[in-house]
Amino acid sequence: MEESWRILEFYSGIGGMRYSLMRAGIRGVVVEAFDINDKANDVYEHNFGHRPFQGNIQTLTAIDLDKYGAHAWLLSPPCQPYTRQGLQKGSADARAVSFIKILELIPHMLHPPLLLFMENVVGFETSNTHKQMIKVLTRVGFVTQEYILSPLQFKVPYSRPRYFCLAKRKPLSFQHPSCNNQLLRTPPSHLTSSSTIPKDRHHFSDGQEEFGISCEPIRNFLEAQTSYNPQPEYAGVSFCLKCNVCPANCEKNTDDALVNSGAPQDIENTNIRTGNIVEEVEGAKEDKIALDKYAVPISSIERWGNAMDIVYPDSKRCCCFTKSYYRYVKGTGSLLATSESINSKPAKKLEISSLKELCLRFFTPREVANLHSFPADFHFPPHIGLRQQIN
Ligand SMILES: C[S@@+](CC[C@H](N)C(=O)[O-])C[C@H]1O[C@@H](n2cnc3c(N)ncnc32)[C@H](O)[C@@H]1O
Repeated sequence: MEESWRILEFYSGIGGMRYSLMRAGIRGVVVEAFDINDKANDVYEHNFGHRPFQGNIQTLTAIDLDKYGAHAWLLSPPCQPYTRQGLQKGSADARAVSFIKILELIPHMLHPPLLLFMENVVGFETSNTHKQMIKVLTRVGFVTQEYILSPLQFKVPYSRPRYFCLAKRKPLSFQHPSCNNQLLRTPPSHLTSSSTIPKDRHHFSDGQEEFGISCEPIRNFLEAQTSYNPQPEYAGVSFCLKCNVCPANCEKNTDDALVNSGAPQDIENTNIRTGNIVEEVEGAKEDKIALDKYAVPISSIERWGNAMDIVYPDSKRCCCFTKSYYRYVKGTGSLLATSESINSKPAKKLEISSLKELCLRFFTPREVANLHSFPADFHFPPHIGLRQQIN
């Protein structure tokens, strides 16, 4: 029998990288995961039955890592140093230090990894940390292939472009060496040969994802029946009411939006439209009530109306969810129209009174997880609250 890859998962969070590994059908075993955050580790343990090593990755030594005899490393270091909303301090940001430190251990290891897979936000590729990463990897004999890809290119109606770096240590090589040392914006060819992704529809350039890509509708990612029942033929696209086109600038928060959203302080157990505490009920009514809990407050609609990004069950795209989702409505992620009274994107901006009739709600954590392609058997443990789930 062929040997399984032994894998280390750095910055394991709630296990997204491990799920990707499983989805990719890689024969590998995660021999250890590392994360400093106890709540993230609770979620990871709940789903995988193994608690990651809880500590600062920066304190690991080459001797520590050699003990695992790992062939491959998965890394998703903190994104804040490189995000558009952040100060973009890159490697000057303390949160960037552990990543470079861990790469710098490689030449000191007796059993250095053969493969690396790293993920980060768009913006990383122009950072100092990226420069340092490439320098270290080249020095220790790795070849790299880099990508900026979005779920939209894989038929998932979610606009969330991300940077990915694949690295192999020589004498290993990539199947297509012509892509070495390049930043590509199309999926690797073995994925694009799939009949599910039209060849002319997956290109992504200059940060603008192509419209009209053949994504599945958002409705396929919703967890319960909404009262909105779309026509099967309807093929609307989501839109940003702020600029009417862009998915990207909806990710921008303004301080104003954060301060004035009008959302209540705590929606863990509160109907955020009425402010009433939601009672637990059994049976059929449960879904309805559970979804009521996610209703967008009328005060937020009145305050932020056309600045909210509204999507419909048949929309083919929605905006990236940020950790301020559920607290603020502007620039934190898309809101779902669940009313039966409108089933297509209106030609012009809606009046506040019409917006109120859309029965807007937030996406539930399960739906957010679905859009991130987490599997159906992924769950949060009961003590992890709504805000921690979106974090
Ligand atoms: C971008 S998130 C990782 C997301 C992850 N792929 C997932 O699916 O949840 C970064 C993670 O790194 C962890 N982290 C940040 N700095 C760390 C450090 N110095 N040592 C250990 N963990 C760290 C954070 O707690 C966070 O869970």
